[in-house]
Amino acid sequence: MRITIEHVNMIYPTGKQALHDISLTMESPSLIGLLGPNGAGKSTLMKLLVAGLLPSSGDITVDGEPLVKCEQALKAKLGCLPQHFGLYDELTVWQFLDYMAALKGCSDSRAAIDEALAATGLKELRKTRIRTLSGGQRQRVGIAQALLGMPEFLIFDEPTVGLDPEERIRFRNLFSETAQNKLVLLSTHIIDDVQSVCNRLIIIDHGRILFTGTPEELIRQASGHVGVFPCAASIRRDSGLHITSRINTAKGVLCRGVAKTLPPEAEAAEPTLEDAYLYLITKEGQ
Ligand SMILES: Nc1ncnc2c1ncn2[C@@H]1O[C@H](COP(=O)(O)OP(=O)(O)OP(=O)(O)O)[C@@H](O)[C@H]1O
Repeated sequence: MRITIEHVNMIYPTGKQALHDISLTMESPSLIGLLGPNGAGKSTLMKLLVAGLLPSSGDITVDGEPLVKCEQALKAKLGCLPQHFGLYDELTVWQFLDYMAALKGCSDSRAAIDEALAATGLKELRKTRIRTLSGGQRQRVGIAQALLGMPEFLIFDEPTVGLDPEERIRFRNLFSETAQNKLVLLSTHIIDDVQSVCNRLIIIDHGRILFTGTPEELIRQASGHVGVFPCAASIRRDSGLHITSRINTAKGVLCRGVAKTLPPEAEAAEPTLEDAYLYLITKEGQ
């Protein structure tokens, strides 16, 4: 599957321009991390991709065909976990998935539900009413319904919200396995979720693409802009320095920070993906 977005603008009826001239290509198999601060335009972009919104201008094509013409065909191949996902509280997990499988038109709903329950570790909770589930368990049900029928194109908006660290690791592995032969788009604020599993990152801010490439390429861009220095170091006002952590050492408190120009006292440090993301976002914000 290949999705092409060309010069897409999205202006809401309020006049708010949420996306500015976005052009991108996404192709399976891949696991793409979509990152950006609050209000960057991530959900808007995902709504456009599932034809939940129409762009104000620009084109979106799926395997060369305009999305508006193949919307139904795309929906048959799509699994989606939106950010605000409503569950039917009075149904059991199984009943809910059965209902969702019917809406999706799964040909063998029993097998599809069993597979989704197994992938999300929900087998034991299949007879439990949704209203009695914890936040993390509800989120797993949301992920399970997206996986029903193992669609070719999966979109997850903040899928690990409410999951504990162990579950997050489990889902990271699940997304990575799922993406072996599919197109998976994962929107998140949690850098750890994309670290090591996503083969491509798309970073947007204020509705504009700031970066597309591999995590390694992003880290490379921050090389020489991450350092450790005494917290009292002389800091140039125009350096755009952002402190990422403070470390208590025998020599006093040291700061780790990212900046276009590091303080002269700074010792260069190896950037992490989080440093590189922060550097990109803050550099562009200046
Ligand atoms: N229905 C709407 N009408 C008007 N403006 C909207 C609407 N939905 C979103 N916006 C605005 O468009 C911009 C992008 O919003 P969007 O929800 O796409 O961002 P996001 O990156 O998903 O944010 P978050 O990470 O906080 O969910 C924001 O300024 C938001 O206020």
